[in-house]
Amino acid sequence: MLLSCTARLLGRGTLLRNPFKRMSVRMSSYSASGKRLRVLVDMDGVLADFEGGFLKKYRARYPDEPYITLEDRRGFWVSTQYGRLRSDLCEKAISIWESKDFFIELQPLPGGVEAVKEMAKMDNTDVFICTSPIKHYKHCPYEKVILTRDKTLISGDILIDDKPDILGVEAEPTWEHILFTACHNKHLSVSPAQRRLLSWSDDWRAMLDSKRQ
Ligand SMILES: O=c1ccn([C@@H]2O[C@H](COP(=O)(O)O)[C@@H](O)[C@H]2O)c(=O)[nH]1
Ligand SMILES: [Mg+2]
Repeated sequence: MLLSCTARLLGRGTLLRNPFKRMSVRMSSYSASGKRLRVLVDMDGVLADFEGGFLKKYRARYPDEPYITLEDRRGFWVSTQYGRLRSDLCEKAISIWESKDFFIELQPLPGGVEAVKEMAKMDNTDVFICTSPIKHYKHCPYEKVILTRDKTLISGDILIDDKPDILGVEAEPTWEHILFTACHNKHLSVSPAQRRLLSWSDDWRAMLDSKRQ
């Protein structure tokens, strides 16, 4: 499911040739000097249009039920906001992303695939897609996709993610969280220290450069 989504995002042919693995091996062999930048890129809401894909399928499956427009989305958890609208809608929302083909059919967010491909070609840069699984999933993730319920445990320099609060057992993660703007977080006022990436048209290259030694 997530594997297939990644295949779709990066191009199935490319993924099957294992580009990240080859790239890491090749780059680390010549980069004895200088620190490498490790970029972790979230999938849902950053590379894949989770919110748009959800709404489309929810409305198709439950045409007579109320729904929340993307404009009115608030809070990271879709299921929570639907549950507040009417308690039984929480389960109906969950049924959408637990359905077969939900993830494989998500559309890429504009510019995301191109940005990741460009990052992956940059000198001294390692890029990983870092995503949390839903609780019910069957398919194994691809080796170089980091699938974790706790992103604080993963070491990196930057984590580009749409979730405003990324908490876990590690109180001081190694990465700086760059908040990727999404319908559910764009109204949030975040601390002045927190940097935002407004979209993949925003200057992500400068953000990466700011973390290089
Ligand atoms: O209401 C919701 C909204 C999303 N999810 C799932 O959470 C993860 C989010 O993963 P990230 O790596 O933080 O993007 C994703 O698998 C969604 O399907 C949810 O469970 N409930
Ligand atoms: Mg996300």
